[in-house]
Amino acid sequence: MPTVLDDIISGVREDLDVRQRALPFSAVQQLATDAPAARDARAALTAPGAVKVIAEVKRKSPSKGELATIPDPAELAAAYAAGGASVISVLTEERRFGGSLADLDAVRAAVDVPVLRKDFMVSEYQLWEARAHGADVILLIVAALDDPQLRDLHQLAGELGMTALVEAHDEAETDRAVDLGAQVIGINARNLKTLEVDRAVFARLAPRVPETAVRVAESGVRGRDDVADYVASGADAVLVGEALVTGGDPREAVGVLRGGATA
Ligand SMILES: O=P(O)(O)OC[C@@H](O)[C@@H](O)c1c[nH]c2ccccc12
Repeated sequence: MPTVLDDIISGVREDLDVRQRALPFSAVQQLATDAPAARDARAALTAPGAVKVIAEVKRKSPSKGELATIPDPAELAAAYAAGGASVISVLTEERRFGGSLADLDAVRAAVDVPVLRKDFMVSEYQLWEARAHGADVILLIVAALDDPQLRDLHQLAGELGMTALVEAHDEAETDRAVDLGAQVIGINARNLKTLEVDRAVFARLAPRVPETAVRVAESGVRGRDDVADYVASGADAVLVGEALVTGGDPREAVGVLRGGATA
C-alpha cells in the first residue's frame, strides 16, 4: 500500500519532469550560480535569545485541507519577519499544499531573514532550483530518501551554501540524520506516512540529537504552551504553519510564540 508520502512524491516527480523539460539542468545551474549568496540560517537559528520561530507560508495540507488563501505571501512573510521569525518557510509543493516557486520568489524579495524552500526534495535539480529562486535552506525528509540520496543531497546543499533541515519522525530516521552529520535536525510530530500528529514524539527523539545540532520541533504548535513544552524538551526552534495562517495578526502571533506579549 502506498503511503501518503509516496503519493505526494509521485506527483512531485511528475511536476518536476515538466519543469525540467522547460528549463534544462545546465540552465538552472547557471541561474543558481548567478543568484546572490545564501544567507546563514544556522547562525540565525543559534543566535542568543528566545526560542527561534520558523514561520510557514502554508495554504493547505493533505491532513487539514484549505487553511488560508494567502493572496499576498510577501506581505505575510514580512509580517512574520517583523514579529521576529528567524526563518520563513515557504511550501512550494503545488498539488497538496497549494504552494509554488512564485511564492518563494515573492517571499525572498520581501524579507532579509533566511528562507526555507519547503518541498519534497528527491533530486539534485530541485536543490539547484531552490538556490536559483533564492532559498537559503532546503528540507530533506529522511523517510523519503535512502542513505546514498540523503548523503548526495546533503552534500550538494552545503556546496551551494545552503543549510539542510533534515527531518525525522522516528528513532531510526533520527539516527540516520545524526549519522549524516546534519547540523539542523527537525523532529516532525506529524508522521508523513499516516498524517497523525503526536507532540510527544519530539521529547522522545530529541535526546538522540547531539547538543551541537540545532533541534527543530515541527508541527502541532497551537500556541505558546506547546512552544514552551517543546523548549522544555530541548527544542532550539519551532516550525509553525497552521496556527500562524489561521490565527489573528501574524506579526503579533509570532511574537506570542516567542514568548512576548500574551495576547
Ligand atoms: O501546520 P503545522 O502543524 O504548524 O506544521 C508545520 C510544518 O511542520 C509542516 O508543514 C511540515 C513539516 N514537515 C513537512 C514536510 C512537508 C510538508 C509540510 C511539512
